[in-house]
Amino acid sequence: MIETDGLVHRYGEATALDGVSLTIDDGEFVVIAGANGSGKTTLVRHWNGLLEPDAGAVRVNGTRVDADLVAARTAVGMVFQEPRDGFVAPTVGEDVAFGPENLGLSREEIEARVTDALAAVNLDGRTAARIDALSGGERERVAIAAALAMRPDHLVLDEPFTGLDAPARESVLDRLRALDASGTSVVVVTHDLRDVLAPADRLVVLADGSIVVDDTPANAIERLDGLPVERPC
Ligand SMILES: Nc1ncnc2c1ncn2[C@@H]1O[C@H](COP(=O)(O)OP(=O)(O)OP(=O)(O)O)[C@@H](O)[C@H]1O
Repeated sequence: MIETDGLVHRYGEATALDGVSLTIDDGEFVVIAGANGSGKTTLVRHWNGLLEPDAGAVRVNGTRVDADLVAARTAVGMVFQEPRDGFVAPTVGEDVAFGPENLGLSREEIEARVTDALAAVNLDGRTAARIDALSGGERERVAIAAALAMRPDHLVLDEPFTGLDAPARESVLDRLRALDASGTSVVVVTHDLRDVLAPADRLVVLADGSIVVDDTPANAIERLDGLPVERPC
């Protein structure tokens, strides 16, 4: 479970999150939407301790993030918006293997996870490819595979569909649905609500650092008029 309680975040004088309370239950699929600058990325960056609250608290699986950063980062897998420059190795296979290697898993288990994660993003057999030779969309898929290979309790993806073509998008969505069905919580931050609402349990909309809608997709859709969120077509 990810619990966000009265979270305030300021950048200098500007308030990016103004007392946000939101709980993501185990196994939930939650979509977070909102206009540019509404605070979506700031919110999710708190979930694995990349930012410190000015007020309020964040707990992951019952433990405050600031009390155990390693536990939070193991439990919450994050995939950030393109461009991603956080690749840790020159090739696809090495990059995706890096996280599982740090968990001290057996070579067999690491290879199985890398193979499985790359298949999930339609990059089967590309382990030897150099990351600096990939397209933006392929890099995004490597980033998603690296997060999948960690098998986190909660997977958070910030604008994961940017740069993905239709087959890659469909493949990633299929995988997210399967993960969710297997008990992993999935949180997708996106401007693009196409397809992603079907598997979602909830749609949360942020505006100016506050939650303005938090409801089932069917109910939330009725309340999007006048909000800076595009309706799915
Ligand atoms: N590092 C920073 N320094 C100063 N202000 C920042 C910083 N990061 C974000 N902000 C500001 O905080 C507010 C919230 O930004 P945030 O990136 O969380 O919004 P967002 O909803 O994710 O936007 P987008 O959809 O454009 O990614 C915005 O006004 C933004 O300009």
